[in-house]
Amino acid sequence: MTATNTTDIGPATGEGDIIFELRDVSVSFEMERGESRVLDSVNMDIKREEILGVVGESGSGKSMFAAALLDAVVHPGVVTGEITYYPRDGEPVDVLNLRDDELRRLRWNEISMVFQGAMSSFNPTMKIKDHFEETIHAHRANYTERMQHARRLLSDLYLDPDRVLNSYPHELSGGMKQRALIALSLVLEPEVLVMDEPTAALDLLMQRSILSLLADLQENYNLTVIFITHDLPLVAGLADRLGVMYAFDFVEYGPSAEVVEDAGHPYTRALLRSVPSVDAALKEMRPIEGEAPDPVNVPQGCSYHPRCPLADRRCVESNPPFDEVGADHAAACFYVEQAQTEVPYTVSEERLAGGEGQ
Ligand SMILES: Nc1ncnc2c1ncn2[C@@H]1O[C@H](COP(=O)(O)OP(=O)(O)OP(=O)(O)O)[C@@H](O)[C@H]1O
Repeated sequence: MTATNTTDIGPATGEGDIIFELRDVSVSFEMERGESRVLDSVNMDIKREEILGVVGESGSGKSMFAAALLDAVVHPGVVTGEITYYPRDGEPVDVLNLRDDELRRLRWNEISMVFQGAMSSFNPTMKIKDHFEETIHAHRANYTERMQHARRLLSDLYLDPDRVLNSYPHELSGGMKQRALIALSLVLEPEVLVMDEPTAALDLLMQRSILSLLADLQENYNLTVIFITHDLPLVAGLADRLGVMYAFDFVEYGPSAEVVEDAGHPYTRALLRSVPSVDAALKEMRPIEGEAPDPVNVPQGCSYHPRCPLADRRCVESNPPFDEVGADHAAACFYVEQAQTEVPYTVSEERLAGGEGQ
């Protein structure tokens, strides 16, 4: 297990308004093979009204991070640490110590989630309208007001409200269903929208158009968006900031364009080099060698050291703290400058443009 990384990740003190504060947040499962720590002492501040992209390879802990935010980790997973949610008005909320009814209220009303594979979560025997009604009733919200809002959201998402509300899920295309689901998740006007791989099942064009609609929604409704994906280039054009996860913790964060242009962690650089892009030569692409760590057996020291071209004895022995790469940009590596000069990758315009204009 890696040593606890106590360096905070987030904006410099006093800058921006924090909506979520995570301190030493871990998730563990007791397995026959031993304790499986699938989120490992995460420290993170999320800014109000930002779009935060959380990226990393499959199995790096992204979904656990999302689930932990709402204390929604599946049984028998245990979440520890401190998660504080700061509503726009009112007292800070200690998320991990809420009663069930308080937690239910927080979900949907304040923080809404669209999970992986959520499109199939529409009940096939219910019209889309019934799903909205069910949610509105379950939260005892004003029916007329909320349905008006639902129609507004559906129009914002370029859907015909009458047609969609009166359809069964199977009567809608994948892209329409996904947009209807986003509208449903926003019907109670939450402050925060957490999306875990929401577009993975859609084709590239549809993914990009949904991302651009999300950007509009964020602006129109002053949302804080946490967008989780393994597809770094996809989210880079949408997100204000990126947080890169490796082995169940963040290893780099910073403004999106800066992370993509000038990544400070060898893992982020490898990740950038491993993804396809339209105008980067195919021969420049390299899969990341080695295997992602097993949560029961995370390497000592820097968890990336077995795969890192720069690793030396120091990296094997101790866990590097965050080192500043730029303003509000840091990487947990002893050798940031060396990584920037010796671990190559090319950044194409396409990557930087991300979802824009596609
Ligand atoms: N119910 C569970 N019990 C035990 N371990 C689990 C459980 N669910 C997930 N894990 C483990 O937690 C680790 C992190 O998984 P997580 O789903 O957060 O990764 P991810 O980065 O979201 O990956 P992906 O992009 O593939 O969804 C993985 O090693 C996974 O095997």
